[in-house]
Amino acid sequence: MYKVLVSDPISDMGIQLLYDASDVTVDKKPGLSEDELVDIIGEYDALLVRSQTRVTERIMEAGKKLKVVGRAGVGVDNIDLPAATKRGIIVINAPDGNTITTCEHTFAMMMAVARHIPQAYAKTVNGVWDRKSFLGVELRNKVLGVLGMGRIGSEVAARAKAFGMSIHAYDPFLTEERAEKLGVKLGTVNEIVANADFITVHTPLTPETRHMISRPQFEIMKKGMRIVNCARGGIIDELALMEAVDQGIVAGAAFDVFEEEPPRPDHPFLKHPQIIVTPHLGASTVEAQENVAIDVSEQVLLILRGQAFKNAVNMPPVPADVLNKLQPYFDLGEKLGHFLAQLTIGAVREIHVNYSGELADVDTNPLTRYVVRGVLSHHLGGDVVNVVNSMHLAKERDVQVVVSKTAATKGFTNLITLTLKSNKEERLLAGTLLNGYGARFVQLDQYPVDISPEGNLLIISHNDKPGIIGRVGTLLGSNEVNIATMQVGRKIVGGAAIMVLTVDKQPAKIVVEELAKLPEIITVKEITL
Ligand SMILES: NC(=O)C1=CN([C@@H]2O[C@H](COP(=O)(O)OP(=O)(O)OC[C@H]3O[C@@H](n4cnc5c(N)ncnc54)[C@H](O)[C@@H]3O)[C@@H](O)[C@H]2O)C=CC1
Ligand SMILES: O=C(O)CCC(=O)C(=O)O
Repeated sequence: MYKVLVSDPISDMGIQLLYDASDVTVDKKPGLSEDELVDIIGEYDALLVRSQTRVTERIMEAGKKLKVVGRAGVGVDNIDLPAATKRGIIVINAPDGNTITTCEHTFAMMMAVARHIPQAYAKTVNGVWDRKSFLGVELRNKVLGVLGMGRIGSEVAARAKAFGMSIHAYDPFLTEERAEKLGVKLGTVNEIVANADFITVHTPLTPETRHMISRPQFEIMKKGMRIVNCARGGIIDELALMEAVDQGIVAGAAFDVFEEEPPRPDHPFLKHPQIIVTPHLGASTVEAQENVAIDVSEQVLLILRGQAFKNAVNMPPVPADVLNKLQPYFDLGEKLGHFLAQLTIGAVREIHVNYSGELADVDTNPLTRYVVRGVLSHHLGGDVVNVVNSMHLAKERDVQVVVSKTAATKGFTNLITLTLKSNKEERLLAGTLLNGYGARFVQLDQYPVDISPEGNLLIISHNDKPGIIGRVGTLLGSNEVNIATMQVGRKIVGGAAIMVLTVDKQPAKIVVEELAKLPEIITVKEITL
């Protein structure tokens, strides 16, 4: 039974999927302190948060069973990603579910700041009928500067066009062609801030975007411009903004997010008549909260059940078409690694993976993570190594991972060839997916084989001499070990040979030792997949 802790207010409708799952129990405990979370997190397999819970290294350290942290929303700046990656904890978010909602909030803020709606409301409900103080401006024919043209920025730009605004935009990934398609004018940050009547920011908070709008930018702005931040506190320098408002450069500002949340009661924004604020409400609609909770619950379930998932933040994203092509190979890749690591003597120093046939043209990085996971999990443990941290753990241990691709497939439509180089030896194992038959290992070192990669296997290297098969069969049989399949491979008659047995149960250690003592047998290795 998997245990999921929900530590922020997350839509019940959205996490219904988790309540309904027979292999999951859900505890809702919003508002816990870091210490309280550290005390209880040890019993949970998954943690679901919004933006309030700060998922710190201490919490992850205490979360010995924690496999996944799910963020019901976009920004993961409340989660210590390097700490998660180091521990193999998958961090996922729900990037699509709140896009429209946050875009609409941005628009609401832009219109509210253009027409002084909160200030006018406050006076009116207090009995003051003041029609002089609140002269607004139209959006039509104004220049809107959009910094960050991802999901939300692009939606804001589309709506602003309908309002008759002209959009000037900057995003490091925005090409001339896409800008043209979206009907926006591409510019640098400084060009945009110098020309805009309104500016809205929609980037993540990164070292590069922190204070991307600060004193130098305010100094070149048009007098009387208006500015909106519904992305992350700190993208706009709050102190520099206050100065710009007081100097009359900024006529109005609308902030949903703050450098420190919640802001202190004496934060200057909270009292300023030209600044309107909301308490990080960008994503707060029924629809968005349901969407993100559903998205994140679906992914958490897949991860807990060991199935393929998307939206991992601490792994490179995999496009759906690539994922569809690779997914069938994940198990084969991991088993190749797990098998060969068990067979290889000594400390593995290099992992070489060659992809050929239909795999040669695909981005195989996600698959390599599975192969490396298979190799490392033999020594480090399957619960320690996962596809999030496998490459990180290999690097940390100075294990080199080398990937190559070739067209030649030795007659198979696809082939993964894994070579492990240790300080003692070099071993090779190749596997394929056979249409209709599933995964097969087809080459072990220099020997062609046909091994179904599952169960208990005995790999016996021996000299190709008459009577060996009989002696092995007799010894195993007399010890109640039933042989399910047996294969023998050799390169030349009378030379070195290999025998691969699938047995119904693991033989006792003593039986393996007896096998190794039989004449002409060189080594016996047990492998479990
Ligand atoms: N107020 C709220 O409740 C919410 C806030 N957000 C925040 O809104 C922001 C945008 O979210 P999405 O559009 O979903 O993310 P996104 O990832 O789709 O878009 C972000 C864009 O920013 C661009 N970018 C990165 N560095 C930049 C730079 N130096 N200059 C210009 N552009 C840069 C990226 O290339 C990307 O296209 C995020 O910070 C997110 O956390 C999102 C949802 C709700
Ligand atoms: O969960 C929330 O309400 C905050 C949403 C947010 O800031 C995000 O998704 O990045």
